[in-house]
Amino acid sequence: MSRIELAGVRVAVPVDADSGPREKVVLEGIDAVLTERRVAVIGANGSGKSTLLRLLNGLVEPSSGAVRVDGLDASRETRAVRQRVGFVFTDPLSQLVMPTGREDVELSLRRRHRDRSERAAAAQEVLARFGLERLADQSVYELSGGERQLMALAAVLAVDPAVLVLDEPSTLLDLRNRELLRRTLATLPQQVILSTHDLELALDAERVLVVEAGRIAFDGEPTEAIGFYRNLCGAGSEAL
Ligand SMILES: Nc1ncnc2c1ncn2[C@@H]1O[C@H](COP(=O)(O)OP(=O)(O)OP(=O)(O)O)[C@@H](O)[C@H]1O
Repeated sequence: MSRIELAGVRVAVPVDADSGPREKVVLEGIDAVLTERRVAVIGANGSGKSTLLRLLNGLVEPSSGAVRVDGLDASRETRAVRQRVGFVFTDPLSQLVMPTGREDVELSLRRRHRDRSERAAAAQEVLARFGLERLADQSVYELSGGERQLMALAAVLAVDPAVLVLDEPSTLLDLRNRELLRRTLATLPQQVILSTHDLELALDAERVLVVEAGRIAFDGEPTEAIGFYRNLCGAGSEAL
């Protein structure tokens, strides 16, 4: 597994304000070393989960502190870090830039396979692995939200990153596709770090971070983390 280290991380963003503070603190005091195979990040809307994940491949830079992936600085050695860390966005249309899923998977593979026919064969193999061949030549705009999300996941996995970061991957999925996603994640050899409001998905993790108001409020075993989060939300700790 990779060693992902967040050391003294603070993220503050400028805000337009004539009076009052000119920056908003999104994350503060983030210290964690992630080496587990499955890590989930849970927390309320706006608590800072997406920002935390975006730090991991340099999509967001810390205002202070550092993020390192296997010793590589995510802000300064972004290219090398992005080769290790694949990122799947919540909204697949932020990611799928080509007209069809097949072209998108081929685009992901352009560095790995310079030869066109080799690239096409590799793309076909990836699409088949995810049961997406049937949808591969349709416009991405004609796919359902869930189908698009699976296509975006396939396009990222095509290049076999060591670490897969997923920002709320099950949001658009129906029950069947959510189960397909859970099974897919369970069998992937990659280290997986995901944010989710789906507490069942969080239960599959080995370690769960609960983010509250920009800080890691709890870090530990899934059942305890979910109990902590439920108490935080005032929901008690009844069954899921
Ligand atoms: N670039 C930015 N400029 C201004 N505010 C930002 C920026 N990035 C994040 N924020 C704010 O920081 C807070 C945390 O955002 P983030 O998207 O990380 O939350 P989240 O926990 O992923 O939320 P959700 O569960 O709703 O997706 C929010 O209040 C958000 O509006």
